[in-house]
This record gives sequence, structure tokens and C-alpha cells, in this order.
Amino acid sequence: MARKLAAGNWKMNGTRAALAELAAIADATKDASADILICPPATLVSAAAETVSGSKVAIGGQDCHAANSGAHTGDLSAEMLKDAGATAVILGHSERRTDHGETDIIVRAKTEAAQAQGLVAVVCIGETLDEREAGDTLKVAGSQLAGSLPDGIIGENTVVAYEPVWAIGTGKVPTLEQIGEVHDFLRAELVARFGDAIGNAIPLLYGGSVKPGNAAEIFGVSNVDGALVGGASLKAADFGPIAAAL
Ligand SMILES: O=C[C@H](O)COP(=O)(O)O
Repeated sequence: MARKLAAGNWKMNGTRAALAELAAIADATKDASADILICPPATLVSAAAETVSGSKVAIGGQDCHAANSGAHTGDLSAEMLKDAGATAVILGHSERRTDHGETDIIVRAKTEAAQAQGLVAVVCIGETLDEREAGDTLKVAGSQLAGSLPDGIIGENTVVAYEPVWAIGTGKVPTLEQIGEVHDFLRAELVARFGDAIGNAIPLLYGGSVKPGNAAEIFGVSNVDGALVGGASLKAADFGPIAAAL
């Protein structure tokens, strides 16, 4: 069975002043039974890791390059994130796929690089509204899953986040049936490709407008092992109750 995980993606939000809120998040989640991960902007990874030291909060990056080092101005490698104190990294978020043209092939290479450094890869997939309305949700999710995950993964170093693009930051949330349909499908795909032990050990997170008011019902859906939370991960008063609902 997959472990439970409440993960926060701060996206391009936060300066050093936000470290006080991170400390509040560590306090608000100290009794949570789920694992806790916060992914601040890269500028804060090192200080964030120091801030949460001794708590149950782990720190992650929001992206990494597929190479370990080299002439890639502005990029960060998995090794650098690890050196700064990260233990995980979000890869293939729809905002990176859209803003930076990241393909499944690129996401797969980044995932391999992250895992080679011992980081947990939180690999994101999800359909656009057009794709859902065309009835292609499972086709898109299956294709992104197959293309973004490398062979040879182990359950402990991989998390998959299903984030319908149309639900991100919009306040629109799929029905519980829609979430369950995709998560059951993804679990079956993981088991078919990686076998029972690994396929069932990979946490499947739902992401997209998760709030304190809807977290418990989403966590009650089959094969939902947690959430990747954007806006509501910025405040301890929101993220604490979400983590507690797991
Ligand atoms: O990575 C997080 C997701 O994009 C969800 O963002 P949101 O909770 O603000 O909708």
C-alpha cells in the first residue's frame, strides 16, 4: 500500500519572509500521520531545509535539469537541489509543460536524473479541459504516465500527481467519481507496468483546487493517497487542516 503524502507547491511565491509561515506549517503538521513535503521556490530551498530541520516536513524543488552540470544558464541540477537540502522534486508540472515546452521525454529524463541523485520524483500529469471534453482524459493520462516515468523505478522514489489542468488555481474540482476513475486507471497502469509491489507502493496524489473544505472527501476516493496543493499550501491555516485530513 502506498504511503500518504500531503505535498505543497509554492510555485513562484515566497521570499525569505515566507520562512516564518513555513515554520508555522511545520508546527501545524507535526501530528499529521501523512508524510509532509513543501516545495518552495529554488531560492528558498536551502533556508527552508534549515527552517524545518527536526520537523517532519521535507523540502523539495519544483524542477531540475536532466544533466548534472554544464552550460545551462538559469537551470538547476538534481545534485544542486540535493546539496541545498531537498529530498524531492516536482517534475512535469503542467505549468512547466506549458510555459517551457516540457515533453514527456524531457520529464522522463529529468525523473531519471532526480532519482539517480536519490531524490523522490513527484511526476505530474493531467488533461486540459479540451481533452476532457473530447473524452480523452484516460488516453492523455495514460500516455503522459507511460512517457514520463522511466523504467526501473522503485516505489519509494516515485510519486505521481494527477492534476487536471482545468482544476489548477480555478476553484473547479472534478467530481469524486471523475477523480476515482482516473486514479483507479493510473493504479492499474502502474501495476501493469511495474508489477504489484512497486505499482501499489507509488503514492497517487490528486492536485487542483484542494482546500481545507474539500480535502477529506477527496482523500476518501479510492487510490487517492494524498494531494499536491498549490495556493492552499502557502498558509499554515489552510495546509494544516488538509494534512490532518489524510
Ligand atoms: O501543484 C499544485 C497544483 O498546480 C494545484 O494548484 P492549486 O491548489 O492552487 O489549484
